[in-house]
Amino acid sequence: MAHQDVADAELAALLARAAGAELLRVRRESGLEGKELGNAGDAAAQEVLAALLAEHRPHDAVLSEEAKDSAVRLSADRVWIIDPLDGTREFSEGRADWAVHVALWEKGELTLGVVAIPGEDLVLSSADTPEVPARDESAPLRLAVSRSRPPAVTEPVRAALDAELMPMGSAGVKIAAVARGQVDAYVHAGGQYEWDSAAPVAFARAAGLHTSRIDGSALVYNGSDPYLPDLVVCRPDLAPRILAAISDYTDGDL
Ligand SMILES: Nc1ncnc2c1ncn2[C@@H]1O[C@H](COP(=O)(O)O)[C@@H](OP(=O)(O)O)[C@H]1O
Ligand SMILES: [Mg+2]
Repeated sequence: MAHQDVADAELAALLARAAGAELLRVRRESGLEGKELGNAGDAAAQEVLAALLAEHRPHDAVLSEEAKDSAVRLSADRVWIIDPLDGTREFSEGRADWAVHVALWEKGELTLGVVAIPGEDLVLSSADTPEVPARDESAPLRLAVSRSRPPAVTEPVRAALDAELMPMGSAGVKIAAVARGQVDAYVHAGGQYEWDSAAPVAFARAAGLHTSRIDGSALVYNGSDPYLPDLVVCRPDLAPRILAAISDYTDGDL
């Protein structure tokens, strides 16, 4: 069967769903625990995604957390940026806050992003974004933050917004939480890679959210070094306050 007739958005959702199902199966059936379970999940999800991409899009380049990088992607027009298991720690702890990320970058821009949250039986796509729910103005603002390694910049942003902290695993789950109206912002600094944010950022942008580096500059993908250490994703009206709080904290020294 020729597969080029499967549209990119349909394919990305199929990939994320398939990897998610495989991850749930590994967790149910492998008998592994802890780090071994996380490693088995990373490998199994990578295998599913790599096989489906090779079958359906053999001419596209791929940047994955779980595969050796290749300079081929730097001259390619189309690059799939994937994180087979974002939130490996939470996956291995039996929690639901982990995700599968599938993004497509074309000629300089993210054009598609799918985030599956298999523990909630959820697949979110930039090709089909529901409206961000309205905020309850009487409730405090909520700031999503890493459960395991919250960056130092969290506290000044929390203070500036007088926000509640909402610790959770996975960059994808945190960014999706902003789009789902579960939190109002996610701020991260100090280390991350393109695959941690590409798919959820594409989804967040399609939902009309603010996405940027913590100095307010654009998040750029398919760079020669995939290190992309910080980001802000928030309701657009909050962006000026959040970026000002970060700038005060860093004293413009990033
Ligand atoms: N300081 C750091 N350096 C490198 N990667 C980081 C990082 N902080 C968070 N990450 C990555 O960002 C993702 C979300 O982290 P967290 O849940 O702590 O917010 C995780 O991806 P993986 O699970 O794909 O490795 C984690 O490894
Ligand atoms: Mg990740």
